[in-house]
Amino acid sequence: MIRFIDVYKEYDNGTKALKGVNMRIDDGEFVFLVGPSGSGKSTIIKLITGEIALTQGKLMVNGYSMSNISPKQVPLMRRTLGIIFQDFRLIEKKTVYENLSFAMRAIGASSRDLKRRIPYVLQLVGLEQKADRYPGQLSGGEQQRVAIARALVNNPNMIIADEPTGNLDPNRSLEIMMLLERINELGTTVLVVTHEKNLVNRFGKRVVAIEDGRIINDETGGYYNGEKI
Ligand SMILES: Nc1ncnc2c1ncn2[C@@H]1O[C@H](COP(=O)(O)OP(=O)(O)OP(=O)(O)O)[C@@H](O)[C@H]1O
Repeated sequence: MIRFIDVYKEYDNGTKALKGVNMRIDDGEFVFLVGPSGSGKSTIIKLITGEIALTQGKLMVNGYSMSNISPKQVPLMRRTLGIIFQDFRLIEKKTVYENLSFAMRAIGASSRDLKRRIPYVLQLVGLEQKADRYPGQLSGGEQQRVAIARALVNNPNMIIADEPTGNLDPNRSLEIMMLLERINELGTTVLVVTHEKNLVNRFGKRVVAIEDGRIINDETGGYYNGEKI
């Protein structure tokens, strides 16, 4: 569960990026976070992942209080999150299978765990036939599916996708969003930052809209730049 309670973020140069954000995302939800460039979306994501610290307020991330989390606890908190970026961020010199095994080894998984989990997630994202390919031998949509598999492989509580379809054409974008929807249906909480109005409006999910550091709308089945926002 994610809970922002009156969160303010001011960067070192004085930019007030968040001005009193209140938001709660319960386990099992699917949420789109939308808003214009510079409105504070990445700031929200970076606060959740612990990349930056908040200035004022309270933020709970899957049971961890981000205002007084100890350095030792940060890796444990991060394990509850799977993160996906616009530019995939795969290791080019490793195969699909190796990208996933590397992520699992990093948290101390055994060979037995790898053999059980990796085929399952590859099948979930529809890439079981491409385990031995290198990222450069895959299409953009396939690379993003590898990134999703990697985010899922350690069984996080929540997937955070920051503009996951920004580098993809509309059909591939729809496939990726449908895959995230399926992953959500299997029980993982999903938070998607996106500019893709057509996709957001097509899915009828909860839409949190942010503008100038404040949440201006939050409703299920909300529209992005439609009549409701
Ligand atoms: N490291 C930083 N130092 C100073 N100001 C920053 C920093 N990062 C972001 N900002 C500012 O904070 C505000 C919110 O930025 P943020 O990156 O959260 O927006 P965003 O909604 O993610 O935008 P985009 O859609 O363009 O990625 C902007 O005014 C931005 O210029």
